[in-house]
Amino acid sequence: YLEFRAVVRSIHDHPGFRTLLPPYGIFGFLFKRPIPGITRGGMSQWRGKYRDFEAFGMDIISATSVVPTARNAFLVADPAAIKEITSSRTRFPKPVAQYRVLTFFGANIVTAEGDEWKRFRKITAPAFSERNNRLVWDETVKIMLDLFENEWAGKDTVVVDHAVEVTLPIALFVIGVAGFGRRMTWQEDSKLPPGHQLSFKEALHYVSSAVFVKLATPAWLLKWAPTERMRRTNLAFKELEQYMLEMIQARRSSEKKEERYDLFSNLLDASEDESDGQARLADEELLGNIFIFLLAGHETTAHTLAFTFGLLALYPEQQDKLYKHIKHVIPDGRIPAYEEMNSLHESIAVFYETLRLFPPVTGIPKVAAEDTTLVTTDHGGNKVVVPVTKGTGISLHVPGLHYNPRYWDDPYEFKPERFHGDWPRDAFLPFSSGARSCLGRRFFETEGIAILTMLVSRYKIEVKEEPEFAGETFEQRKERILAARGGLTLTPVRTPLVFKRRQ
Ligand code: HEM
Repeated sequence: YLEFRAVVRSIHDHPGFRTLLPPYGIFGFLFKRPIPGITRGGMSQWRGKYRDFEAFGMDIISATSVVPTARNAFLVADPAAIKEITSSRTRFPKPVAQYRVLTFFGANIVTAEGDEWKRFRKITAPAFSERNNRLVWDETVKIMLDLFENEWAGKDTVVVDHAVEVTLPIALFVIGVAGFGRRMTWQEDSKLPPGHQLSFKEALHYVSSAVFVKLATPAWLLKWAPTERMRRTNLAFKELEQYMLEMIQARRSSEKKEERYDLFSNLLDASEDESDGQARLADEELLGNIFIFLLAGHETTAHTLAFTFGLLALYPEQQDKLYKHIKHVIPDGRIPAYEEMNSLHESIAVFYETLRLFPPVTGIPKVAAEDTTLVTTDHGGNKVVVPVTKGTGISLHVPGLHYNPRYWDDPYEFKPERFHGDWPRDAFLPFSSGARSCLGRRFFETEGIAILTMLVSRYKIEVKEEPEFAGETFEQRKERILAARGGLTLTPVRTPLVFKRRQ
């Protein structure tokens, strides 16, 4: 108790939560709902959105917990403070220990800090080039045509129980080919390559949904695998590693050394560049970075697309507006060209509004590397200086920022038009910002616009009607279709949709 009082005093009793348990790790898993004084509950940032800041009267609040040791953290939804934090990487680095869950295959750009991160960023950033964007566009168009002409051939109506059934393979095929030169098609992917028990798609998907099982289970227990879940987890990790090693092997032994613009080529070149007697990327780092590109490159994208389709189905007038705009830019129904991407600004507005409402990464962690202060104003307009001691955790509270009514009118409403003209850029953080911001932002925007343009110009998206939900109100329907849960990134629970071919 004395320790707890001391840490609260060290932040001058800054307004905020005081709980026995922190809301993350095993505690977030065990306690999903808040219990006053005990826990804020798992996914608290997503559930609370801006409401917690409203309740405590300012946009930086504290969260002090007692177990396992008394410690403070700050939740930040103030754009100016966020800008200060994200632009001072040495003062507010990443707390790397929290990223252990992503290091199974080796250190990588997302989990590293300091000089190691600089080296990874220097090697990987040039891969996200204009040439790579063009490749992303062209390959995405091909994947969508393959979907329409083969998988959905002859069907005027396609019904899916969950939008992710469609968006996950699309996102995976795009990262497969534009990231790793590995072309997959809807048909081929159902055949297993020799020596494998899972398809590449299954292995990657299963690994991304089971990283927490892997983290929480000792290696010997996973190997022994007394439950089906453990058996599959163990198998998926082994299979994915085998797939990645095969990809490296195939590219290294390939006779044809052609000029390639996929992300993998850069990583591979870096692992082979021994001009100074030392490879810039060690083999384990190569695997670690391949894994993180595969993961970062498909999960966020697949989930964002699913929420986008759900929103467009719920708001047919917005879908109509988007359709008309696409038809205006590409009137003759031909395949859109990469050069036209910037004219498709209605599509980007739809994505940004989806990302504002459903940010895949709801909390971006940082840590104070020194004793310092942050400044905010309370809701009465008074300046508040927040003392931040060395080692204090900081969470950039993305839903708090995205639903902050000071910057967004009607924050709960789906209004893509708010992204036309001037909009509050500092109050929009789905890709983080500063030196550690998302390297794949343009990659995502390119594939996303190509997918949305191709799909909406040919199909109308509707909510699947199910008899058990016949009497629900619009609000209930919206809550059901857009329900989200935790995971590595914010995950749609079930988005049942119908795609109807336009005449
Ligand atoms: C909707 C799509 C996406 C969203 C919302 C998103 C969001 C983010 C966020 C919030 C971060 C910072 C994470 C942190 O600080 O821990 C990040 C980092 C990163 N993202 Fe993305 N991402 C998306 C798509 C992609 C794609 C498609 C790729 C690759 C093809 C990618 C590659 C990366 C990489 C490599 C980093 C680490 C950058 C660094 O630390 O230097 N992301 N992303």
